[in-house]
Amino acid sequence: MTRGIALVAHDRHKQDLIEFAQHHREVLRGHRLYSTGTTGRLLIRHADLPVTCLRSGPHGGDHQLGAQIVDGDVDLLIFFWDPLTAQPHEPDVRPLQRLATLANIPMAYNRASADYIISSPLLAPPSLVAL
Ligand SMILES: O=C(CO)COP(=O)(O)O
Repeated sequence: MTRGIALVAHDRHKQDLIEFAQHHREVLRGHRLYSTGTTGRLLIRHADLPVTCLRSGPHGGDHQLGAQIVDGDVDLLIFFWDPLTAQPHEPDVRPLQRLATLANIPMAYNRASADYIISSPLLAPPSLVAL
């Protein structure tokens, strides 16, 4: 079943997300992918993934993703946020995390969690699921 997956990273963790996306490219390609603007463009260029790019996070992209979660279009949030750097758009980041929690969708805020979740049989492409 195709899912909506949001992929987002703050600047210091964009490289981590690119490496995650490259590693799990085949699984990710089987789903609808959404990203905030800068993250999405990097994933298209460096992981060759068909990502729908929203606005940049500090310019409303986090809110757009939050709305998609509310609408049921996004089923999984992978968000490598940066706990060591103050973000000027912190007031935008919190609602995204809050709405994802409220909607009870899986969330991965670091690489280890993302690796666990993306390995779920629920996300495997049909060709990889044993019949
Ligand atoms: O800041 C972000 C999420 O809060 C990410 O936004 P960008 O992908 O546009 O850098």
